Amino acid sequence: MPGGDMAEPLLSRRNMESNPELSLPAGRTLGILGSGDFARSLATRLVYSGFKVVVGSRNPKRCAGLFPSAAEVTVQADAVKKTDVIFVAVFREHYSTLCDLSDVLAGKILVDVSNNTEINYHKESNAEYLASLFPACTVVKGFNVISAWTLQSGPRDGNKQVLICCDNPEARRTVAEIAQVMGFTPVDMGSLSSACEIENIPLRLLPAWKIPVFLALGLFLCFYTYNFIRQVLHPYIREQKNKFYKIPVEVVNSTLPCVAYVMLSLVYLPGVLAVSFQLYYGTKYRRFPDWLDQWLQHRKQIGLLSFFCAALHAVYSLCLPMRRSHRYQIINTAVKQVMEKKTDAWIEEEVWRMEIYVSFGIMALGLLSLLAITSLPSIANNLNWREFSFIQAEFDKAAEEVKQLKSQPTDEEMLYIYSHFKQATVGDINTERPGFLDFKGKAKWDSWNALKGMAKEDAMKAYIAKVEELKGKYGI
Ligand SMILES: NC(=O)C1=CN([C@@H]2O[C@H](COP(=O)(O)OP(=O)(O)OC[C@H]3O[C@@H](n4cnc5c(N)ncnc54)[C@H](OP(=O)(O)O)[C@@H]3O)[C@@H](O)[C@H]2O)C=CC1
Ligand SMILES: [Fe+3]
Repeated sequence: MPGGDMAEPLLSRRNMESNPELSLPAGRTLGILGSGDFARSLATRLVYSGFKVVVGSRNPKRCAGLFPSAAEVTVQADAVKKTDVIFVAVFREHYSTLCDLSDVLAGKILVDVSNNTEINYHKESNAEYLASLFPACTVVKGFNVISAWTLQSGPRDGNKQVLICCDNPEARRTVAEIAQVMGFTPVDMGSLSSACEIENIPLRLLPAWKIPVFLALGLFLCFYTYNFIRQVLHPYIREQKNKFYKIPVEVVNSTLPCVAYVMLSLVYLPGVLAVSFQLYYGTKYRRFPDWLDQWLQHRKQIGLLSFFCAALHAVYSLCLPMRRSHRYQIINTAVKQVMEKKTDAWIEEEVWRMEIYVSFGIMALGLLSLLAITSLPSIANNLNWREFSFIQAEFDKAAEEVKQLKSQPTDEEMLYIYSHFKQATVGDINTERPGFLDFKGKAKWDSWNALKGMAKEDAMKAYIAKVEELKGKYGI
């Protein structure tokens, strides 16, 4: 079939020309060991991305029906023979059962996708353990931060970053390319010694909420105790009045806004402290104290919890008139009024006070929901990555502007670009001042380096050179 034969190379040549980096893995055969949830989702995604997939199972007959028909399901040894890159979708505890395959695995790339159940549970990372079991293989850590669910539904709906590390740069690049073809964003994390850090990431996702939740609970407890003493205990001791019915609703309802207000102020306070800190030391290249750093990092969660408390307060307030106690109180007041022969209980001042109070309450909740909603996508995505891509976007803009620079820029143009440059903090990266490292942390530094290395290095160099030249020229 000459036509068919012609089509193949033409297609791949076109691929090569448009993006030489990506052409390599497409159509390549990849292996998966294991037939569990992760293996199935991975196989599906790989098939969709144009790879040939061969799955190695201890019992291929039993599980063949669970994989997409395009994937070949066979015994482990047979699968391993057919490919050079093998995903090990097996738990760490079962790695040793793969040792029989050592000979066939020799010289191949093993991708360790495993996670642990506890932070630093084992002395060495799973990937390093796998590498020690198979010294003749190249072990790459990756894909563990992606859940089987994300793999199945595609990178659209979830976290797009795939953190990759390996001692062999060539193997690291191969796996990064595979991730890229699958639609993920590979992040180069350097040597295999970073595997431990990568394996801890999925376990650390929730703890970002730990401090804010404890803070909210602590505040709630304090304010609840105060309100309980004020609204229940005090009237009981002083006037023998039984107000214990207030415990489940009213005391909670007056506690919630207190927590919400304090939490909201805690969102904005660290920003002010950070600025004061920078002003005091006269530089932004100084590390914030740990407590302030932690506080700054938890602002989003604190803000969302503040919104949660405010929303609960709104619901509680709406339900106040539904209660029997409220009905009895109204009836009692009416009866008292009748006894006193009063026909009109309308107090203009009270009416206005309540109208304004409710109106402000609604507006405050509206504003708070706006803040909460605008921060929502960063919960689904990875916050750090968003921060990073913000810098990235700023840099792209700046680089674009450099391209458009005329040979003789006006003072205004030059100053505008320079200020833009400063905002994007790209300068910190170039000059290797400690500020960027301290402020953004090691992981982000690494991912920045990786991306910079991949695509932007030349553009960045050109940009920095240009700005340096302009700064010299205009004496800034
Ligand atoms: N599920 C998820 O969302 C994620 C999982 N991971 C990681 O992927 C790996 C696999 O997870 P998952 O697919 O959920 O787990 P499963 O329990 O669903 O699958 C594990 C598979 O391991 C294979 N296996 C090979 N040798 C053994 C053995 N000696 N004893 C038992 N099973 C063996 C089995 O396949 P067979 O019987 O065909 O040989 C089994 O299907 C784990 O390391 C996990 O940490 C990482 C990120 C997310
Ligand atoms: Fe209120």
